[in-house]
Amino acid sequence: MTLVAGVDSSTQSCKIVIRDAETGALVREGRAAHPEGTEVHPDAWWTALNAAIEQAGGLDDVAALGVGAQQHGMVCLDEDGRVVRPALLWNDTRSAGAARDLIGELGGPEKWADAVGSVPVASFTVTKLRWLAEHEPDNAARTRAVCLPHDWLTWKLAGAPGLDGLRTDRGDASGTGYWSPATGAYRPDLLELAFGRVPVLPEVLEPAGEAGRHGGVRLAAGTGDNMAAALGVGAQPGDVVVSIGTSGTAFAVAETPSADPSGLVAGFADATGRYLPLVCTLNAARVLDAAARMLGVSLDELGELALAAPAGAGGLALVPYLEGERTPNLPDATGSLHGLRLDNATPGHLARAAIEGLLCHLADAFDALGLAPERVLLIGGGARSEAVRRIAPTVFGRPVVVPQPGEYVADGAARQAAWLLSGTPEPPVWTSAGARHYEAEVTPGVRERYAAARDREYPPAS
Ligand SMILES: Nc1ncnc2c1ncn2[C@@H]1O[C@H](COP(=O)(O)OP(=O)(O)O)[C@@H](O)[C@H]1O
Ligand SMILES: O=C(CO)[C@@H](O)[C@H](O)COP(=O)(O)O
Repeated sequence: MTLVAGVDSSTQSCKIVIRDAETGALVREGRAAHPEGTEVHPDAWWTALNAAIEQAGGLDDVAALGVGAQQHGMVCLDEDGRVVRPALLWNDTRSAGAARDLIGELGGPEKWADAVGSVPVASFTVTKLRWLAEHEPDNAARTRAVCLPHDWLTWKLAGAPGLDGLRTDRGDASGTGYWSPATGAYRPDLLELAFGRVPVLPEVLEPAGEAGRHGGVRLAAGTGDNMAAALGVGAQPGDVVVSIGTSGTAFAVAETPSADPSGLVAGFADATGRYLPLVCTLNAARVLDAAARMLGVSLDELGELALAAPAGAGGLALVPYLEGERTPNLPDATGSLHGLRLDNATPGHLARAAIEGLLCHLADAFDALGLAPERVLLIGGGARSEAVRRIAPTVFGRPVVVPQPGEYVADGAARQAAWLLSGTPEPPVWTSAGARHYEAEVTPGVRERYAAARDREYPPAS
């Protein structure tokens, strides 16, 4: 049996799966936690990756490995390949002002959408580089190369072979704000604009390209976590995927590049040579963590409380902007609870309002894609909750399919590794079993009450 490994180095943890390259059958797995915070030293990811690999029984019998990781994080390296400062992650909002400045300096959001398929917000690497140049000029001056979390981990696995050994892929490159999915090329002019000069950048590999070797293990190109998830669930044009991880994302595989000047939809590339229009929220699964903490219950108990409460939470509406928000672009926003009365002031109503509020927020993201699929594929840590799965169709207004529970990002990275081995034009097909289907009537008034609460706090820009 030939084995492949897939890594998901996401915001909260590192997971690895080891699978049969031919059938996709799971053989072993491991995981380790990442530190809290929106600024993390990449060494912590390396430590977690090695712990996860050890827990999964090592890589001695593995033929190829792919790394999927959180998108956008800014990893700066000096001329000797040392990390200059802790990485600023996708959910660090300190570069929101830099994003506004850069949009103005290029001549408006349309110019950015035309140039790179996306209008930058604080998440995008290009805005973090501007922040670094302005606020930490010494660190900026020491920076010789800039790469992303998956690029850096792949490079470390390859033995850190010098700055010109850095590799990335189309998917992750498309989240930098200085690589164009439409042309497949870097935009050095945008780096000049943001950073004042062009540092060394990773070479962008083809989807089934090889990034190097880790001993006898061939290293796949790797990709961003959302692109890996799309590959992991086998998303095809026509499918819409909603992921409830630390971030909330709604995305679809597309045959042509997109460019949304409103900035709601990021026009990313995917991991198969296609495109991945995507809407991303800062707030998702951690809304469940926060609600459980407020109620002093476990995540399972939160779900039980919510399912026992009336649909619509007796008019209670929670707007879940707990970490600020990215879509809509409100980096300084806070969350809020509306419609509180004596009769709905119960743990069950609050649990239900938290789940419905989170799902209404994701439904807004989903709507922004402008697609009308027959069903939604629901994935990510939050989709492990039976309550989330059962309430989702009552908010989304369409059936929800939860693929066989698994580590979809790591699975996609493993499938990419199998693709590297097969050398076929398309990734190998792995049959997955056991998807669960959820259907339910829409709960009247939930989205309307949520929208009223949301707009009362943060009126939409006219
Ligand atoms: N059984 C569960 N019920 C509800 N939420 C869960 C459950 N298991 C995990 N989660 C949620 O999953 C989140 C982590 O999701 P994950 O997709 O692994 O995040 P990331 O990939 O961003 O690190 C946690 O914040 C937690 O709230
Ligand atoms: O910024 C984005 C997408 O643009 C996020 O989706 C990150 O890629 C982090 O993902 P998770 O850790 O939440 O999976």
